Amino acid sequence: MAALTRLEAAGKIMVALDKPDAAAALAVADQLRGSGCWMKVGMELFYATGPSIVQELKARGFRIFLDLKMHDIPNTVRGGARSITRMGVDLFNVHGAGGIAMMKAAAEGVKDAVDAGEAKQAPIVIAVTQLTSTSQTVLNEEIGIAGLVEDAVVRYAKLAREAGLQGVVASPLEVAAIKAACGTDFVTVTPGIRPRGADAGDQSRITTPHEAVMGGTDYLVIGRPITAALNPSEALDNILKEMTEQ
Ligand SMILES: O=c1ccn([C@@H]2O[C@H](COP(=O)(O)O)[C@@H](O)[C@H]2O)c(=O)[nH]1
Repeated sequence: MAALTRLEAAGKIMVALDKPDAAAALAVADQLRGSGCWMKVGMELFYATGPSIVQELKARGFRIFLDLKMHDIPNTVRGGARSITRMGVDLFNVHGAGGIAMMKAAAEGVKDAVDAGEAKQAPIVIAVTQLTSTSQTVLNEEIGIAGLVEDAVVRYAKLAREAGLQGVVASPLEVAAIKAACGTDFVTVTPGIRPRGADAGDQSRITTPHEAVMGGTDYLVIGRPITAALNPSEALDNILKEMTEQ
């Protein structure tokens, strides 16, 4: 595999802005402005600010992954997807555990918004598989799902593809199996990234940025290793170095 350029590597990073309010989030975003990376808005930030944070980040030139992991009956998810599409995000997710009808409803909600002229672009829609904080032991002994984590993840990925979604959230450890089952164009968005020597924290299925790139992931979701660093811009630089080395 040819080495990534710095710009290509930056375009693969989605910075998880898990902050309690807009001021804290924008303080980090402003330090990363112009880098080419995406911003991921999750529950903590979105529930505090509402859609205005999406507009603030878009105005700064970032592409946005809205990570709200919708999981509800199909009719509710369809309406939610339509509202999210109106916000102009680039990518959002639903939970794969909602099944094919729910995931199809998300795709229909996007189409509703685009057909009604409420949005200029159709965002990419992906499904969450098994959270990267879930270990093999927790899956088997606590949640009560038998078999390998990788098999459960691939099963969700196949359901998502059947429902017409464009990809999944999974650990970088499962990317090869997902691509083998669903095709190389099926998008993989992977949290569970820890630079060399960083604390895993509550994540279980992790790799370094270099390993994730070598494993063929499309996007690396990285939060605390950047956002909790004293200098987020320097932390991003170090990660880009890891990603671009052969
Ligand atoms: O399976 C999943 C799905 C989503 N996430 C989210 O990614 C980031 C990871 O942040 P770190 O600080 O790098 O651990 C966070 O926003 C999660 O909500 C995930 O980790 N795993």
